[in-house]
Amino acid sequence: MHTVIVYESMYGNTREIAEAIAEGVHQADPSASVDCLPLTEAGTDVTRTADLLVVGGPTHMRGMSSGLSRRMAAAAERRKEGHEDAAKEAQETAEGLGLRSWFQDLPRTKPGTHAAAFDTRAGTPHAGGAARGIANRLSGHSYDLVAEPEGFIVEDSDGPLRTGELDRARAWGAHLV
Ligand SMILES: Cc1cc2nc3c(=O)[nH]c(=O)nc-3n(C[C@H](O)[C@H](O)[C@H](O)COP(=O)(O)O)c2cc1C
Repeated sequence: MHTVIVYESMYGNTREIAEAIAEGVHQADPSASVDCLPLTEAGTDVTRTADLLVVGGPTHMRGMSSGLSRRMAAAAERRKEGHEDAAKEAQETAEGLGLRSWFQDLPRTKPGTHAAAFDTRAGTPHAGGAARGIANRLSGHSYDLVAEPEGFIVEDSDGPLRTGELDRARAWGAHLV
């Protein structure tokens, strides 16, 4: 059983959730191999050997990020004092590919490959989520969704995650396998 987790993250919160999901998968199936990769390092060929593909990203403007929203996120970080390192990381992510482009390059999968989608989000009423759009794209590439799209809550745009969300992500990961 090989699991590949691919995530996009401007400020590190989605990365933390992705890593917790990886831990959950590993706890549920210690013999499983798990790769947890940022989008910037995950060519779409990493998915070819996956029995389970998990994809996640931050919610921007009620859905998946765009080039514009990533530039806005990087600019917001630059305006904060003492956030120079985080601003540099956000700028690099903003200049790279987003999930929308990554999905355009993703080949259709072989029948029976499992998948799941998640996002991080503010969690306020009507704030939307990216996970539904990610799930739709996975289905469009012939993946079999094994869970409802899931959102994990941040306290503020650049975090931190709400208390308990890492435990919830571990449990969610464990139930995917
Ligand atoms: C430009 C921008 C737009 C955002 N729009 C939304 C939104 O519509 N709904 C929401 O719940 N959160 C929104 N957020 C908050 C993000 O979801 C939050 O920054 C993200 O979960 C943090 O994940 P990351 O640290 O992995 O980037 C937005 C953040 C940015 C920077």
